[in-house]
Amino acid sequence: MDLDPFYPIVDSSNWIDRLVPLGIKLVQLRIKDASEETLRREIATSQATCRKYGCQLIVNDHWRLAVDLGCDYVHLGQEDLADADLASIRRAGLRLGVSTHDGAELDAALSVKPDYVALGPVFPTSSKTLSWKPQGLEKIEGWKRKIGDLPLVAIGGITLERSRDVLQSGANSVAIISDVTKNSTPDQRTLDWIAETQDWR
Ligand SMILES: Cc1ncc(COP(=O)(O)OP(=O)(O)O)c(N)n1
Ligand SMILES: Cc1ncsc1CCOP(=O)(O)O
Ligand SMILES: [Mg+2]
Repeated sequence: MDLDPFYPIVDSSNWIDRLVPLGIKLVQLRIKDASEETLRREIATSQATCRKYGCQLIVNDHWRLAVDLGCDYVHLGQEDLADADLASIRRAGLRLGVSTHDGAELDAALSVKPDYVALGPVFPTSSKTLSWKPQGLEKIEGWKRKIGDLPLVAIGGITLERSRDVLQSGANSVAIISDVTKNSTPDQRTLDWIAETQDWR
């Protein structure tokens, strides 16, 4: 299944309830530092909303809960991958997206047969502290040449105004946090993103 070209990442089911009805078809729930009880409730609520609106939900990090709650997609970074039980993830029928930053990480990601590979940060970002320098648009082109038909997600510092360049460089989907959630009008910004990425849908 193809990934939608617009891939917003949010940190609560409240955001999902607010933005998904606007027409988002792919969203990541990325919650850090919450109790298991809260996580369980947040994932289940997000799942219900996404099902209702035909939106693909991807759960960041919390693969055990994703398995338990019958989710169908998780995103794992390289450290998450090292701790994860891939056999149980696959047994549960979960699809898997994996973060990459350099060639060694890309090899590690490809070895687990992911459903997409993410590359970042494309541009400077203030949403996550990273030791990696911005990768630039050329790296997207190179990654796409290496992975062929496997979907490529670009992330990090991407704005609506930069989205066309990112997609034209070979990304299949653009993952963003702050360009929507820190915008003064997140709902309108979401609608603008959906319109701007229409040619890639
Ligand atoms: C689409 C996408 N790409 C990269 C990440 C980052 O994952 P990770 O490196 O595990 O860092 P955290 O997001 O868990 O802090 C992502 N979440 N989504
Ligand atoms: C989670 C993550 N992983 C790499 S960059 C990033 C943050 C992206 O956020 P923003 O779109 O605000 O730069
Ligand atoms: Mg992670």
